[in-house]
Amino acid sequence: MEEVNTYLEDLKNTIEQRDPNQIEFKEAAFEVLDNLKPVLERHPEYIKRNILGSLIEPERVFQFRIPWQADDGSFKVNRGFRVQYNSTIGPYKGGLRLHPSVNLSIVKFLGFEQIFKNSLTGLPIGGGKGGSDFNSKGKSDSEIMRFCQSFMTELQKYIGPDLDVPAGDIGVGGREIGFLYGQYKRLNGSKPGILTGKGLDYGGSLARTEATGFGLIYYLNALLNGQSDKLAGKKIKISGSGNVAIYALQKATELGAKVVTMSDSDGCIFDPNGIDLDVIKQIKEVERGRISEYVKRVETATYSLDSVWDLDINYDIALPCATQNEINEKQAGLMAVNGVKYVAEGANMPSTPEAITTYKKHKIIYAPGKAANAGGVAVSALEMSQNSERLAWTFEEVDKLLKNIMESIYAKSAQAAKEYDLGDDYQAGANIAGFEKVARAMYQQGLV
Ligand SMILES: NC(=O)C1=CN([C@@H]2O[C@H](COP(=O)(O)OP(=O)(O)OC[C@H]3O[C@@H](n4cnc5c(N)ncnc54)[C@H](OP(=O)(O)O)[C@@H]3O)[C@@H](O)[C@H]2O)C=CC1
Ligand SMILES: O=C(O)CCC(=O)C(=O)O
Repeated sequence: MEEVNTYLEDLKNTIEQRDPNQIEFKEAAFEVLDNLKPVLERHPEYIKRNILGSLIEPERVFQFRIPWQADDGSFKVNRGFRVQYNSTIGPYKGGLRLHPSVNLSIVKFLGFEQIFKNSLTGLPIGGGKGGSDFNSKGKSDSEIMRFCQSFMTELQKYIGPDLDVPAGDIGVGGREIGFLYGQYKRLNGSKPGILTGKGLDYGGSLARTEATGFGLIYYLNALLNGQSDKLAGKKIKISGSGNVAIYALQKATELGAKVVTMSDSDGCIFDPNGIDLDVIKQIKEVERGRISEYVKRVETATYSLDSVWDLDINYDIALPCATQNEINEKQAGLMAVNGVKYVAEGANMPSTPEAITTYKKHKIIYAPGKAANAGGVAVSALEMSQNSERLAWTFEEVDKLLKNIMESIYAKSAQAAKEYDLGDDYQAGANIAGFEKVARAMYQQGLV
């Protein structure tokens, strides 16, 4: 017991000394370290072999410059990253994020979380992540293309179908993946397995676009069943209005729930009748417009500049689907007052540590992103399988596998929580279940 505490404190001190300013990475790493205490008590061999010392340090980090030219002829330079975090159970796998906030801390936190998420899917994929501080807002398609071409000109040196397979994340959807793939192909020839989230005409998988949002709702459904509860009739708040949020809205609505909010980085909408999926898809996917447009088209809706999490209305389920640390302690407290019973994260690490403590204090059941949003990467791994066998599976086949994977992630997290006597702590359950597979594999592979 004392040995475990000392080991964990030493690891935290190492992180503090090496990366004192990496706020997001420290948040992600400390959460996992705290949750793994009971596992280390049962497995002193992991301490002896210093498995966690290896796990917290990325295997490899690339940082590079991305020069590109704007439409007005000016020359721009952005910063690019790829963190190859852990390849113990398979090639590095994880998205690319384009957002002005991207820095090494954010890419490392995302890559670290990806190790456990990818392990939970049960598929042979390791953890990685990348991105750039490029701001897509207001850029023309030609500017996006030139940026993506320059990004891939450097990134292609480090990736490969059996080495590292990037995909989308914030700011990277079908358009960007197309430009990235096109540039990869010009430099290296056709190799569909190099990226996932590709268009259906050149090696993409059906259901990848829907996968993270649908998967979130499949996980939520399994969680509710486990509580002898059901989704039909529930009132839901969603934040964000991007890929994850839109397909969570679609599946939740199909299963009889009512989603009453969505947002973007400018503000949020509240529609007591339930958000209209077709209107949202038209604004966000076709026009690439702002969420405020919605109230011009739907009479019952209102728009405000607040965060979704500050709207004081009664509801049952919170699905944060925008970005990290979007819910603070006060907003989590408001959830308790508003009668929320469940929080399931579509985004990566959207709840601050204080918010999570508040959920637990008020017995709000909490499903962490690394379990609840694993559907996207799971279908990415299925896209890799289809590329390898030169086949394209039907939507129904992929969707069925996705549902099974999400139900198994819930079951594994619940089983780990039960095994370690942690009640409904699905956060610790997910961290433990994700870790155990990677730790066993690292142990078997010797000094890593
Ligand atoms: N796409 C995927 O397959 C997966 C994504 N995720 C996670 O889900 C989350 C959303 O990703 P995704 O839907 O793909 O991204 P998108 O770029 O499609 O959408 C992001 C949405 O979140 C909003 N948003 C982003 N950053 C901020 C911010 N700093 N403050 C307020 N709103 C913000 C955006 O608003 P605006 O347009 O104004 O910027 C937009 O509505 C991220 O945490 C991502 O890591 C997790 C697993 C897989
Ligand atoms: O599909 C993928 O490879 C990655 C998805 C992703 O970035 C994530 O799970 O956060």
